[in-house]
Amino acid sequence: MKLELVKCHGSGNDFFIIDEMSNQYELTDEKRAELARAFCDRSTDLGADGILYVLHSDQVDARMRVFNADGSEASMCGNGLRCVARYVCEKLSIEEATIETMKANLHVQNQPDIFEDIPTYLVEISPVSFELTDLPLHLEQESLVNGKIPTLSEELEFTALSVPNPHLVAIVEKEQIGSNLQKEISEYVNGTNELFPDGVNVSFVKPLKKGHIYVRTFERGVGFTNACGTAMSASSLVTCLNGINDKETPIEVYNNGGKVRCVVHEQEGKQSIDLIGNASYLYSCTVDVDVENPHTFTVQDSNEFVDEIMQYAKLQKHASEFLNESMNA
Ligand SMILES: N[C@@H](CCC[C@H](N)C(=O)O)C(=O)O
Repeated sequence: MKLELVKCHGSGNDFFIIDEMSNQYELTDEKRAELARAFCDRSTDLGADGILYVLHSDQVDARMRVFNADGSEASMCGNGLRCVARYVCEKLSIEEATIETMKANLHVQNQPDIFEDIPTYLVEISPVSFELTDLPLHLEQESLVNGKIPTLSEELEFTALSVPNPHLVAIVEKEQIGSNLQKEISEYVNGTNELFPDGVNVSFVKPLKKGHIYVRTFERGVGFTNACGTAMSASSLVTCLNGINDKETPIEVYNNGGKVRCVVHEQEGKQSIDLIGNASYLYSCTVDVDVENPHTFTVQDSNEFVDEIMQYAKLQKHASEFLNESMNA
């Protein structure tokens, strides 16, 4: 069978979009998971952090399903939703839309460019919960805000929250960013363990200056990625809870793939986050794949988005210069 792919990224967190809204591919969930494992494999001609399936929605403009590189399905993906937002808005010639995701219908909107000539979208990150049963995290308490988990670390304080995919966030010093600690903790909580039976996305956050943070994330189902949109949103919220940043005020979030902007909202005790950043295309192609054995495929008619790639490199340079200066200040 032939599948049309668009390779896209949000802050270097890269995905394939497969449009099941306009094409009758008739994929089963088993096939979607197998395609994710096959196409995301970086030792092939493709390679990515996940696949974003765009489907018809009975309720709103479109539906997004996210499959991680290991074939597991995630309830949400912030960087991916920005790419799907662009794809759907351009396809329907609209400026804003509502996208159905596993746990919520979310508002998305085209925005002024975050950096010169960078297609930019705002996506709603919601619902937020601090209840441990929502992650799940098995501890004898209802929530964990700046609390210790001695099995993981004697020193670090963690906050656990779902947005609605599960996140474990620690505010750390510069030395801890570069250490092996995050890898060890992340591999433990994403292996067979009694704390997080479904695994968790693990973020280390380094405040840079007021309104500016750096976030590095080990993603469930993937490993370290350049950036994770839901993690940057969850981390921004955690810095507001700690008085490091302010709600209703933009927070510039630097990552290994660039930067985004987050605005934390709270209304009637309920939090949500606006995640604003690039929705960039890298190339489109056709993949001829044997669906019975998806690891056998050939990539055809590949077309690069050369101007977008060049423009994004400028944003990346700007972000990494700022990050280097701030880390060494
Ligand atoms: N990179 C994504 C999150 C993708 C899902 C995550 N790995 C999970 O399993 O929860 C983002 O930008 O939010």
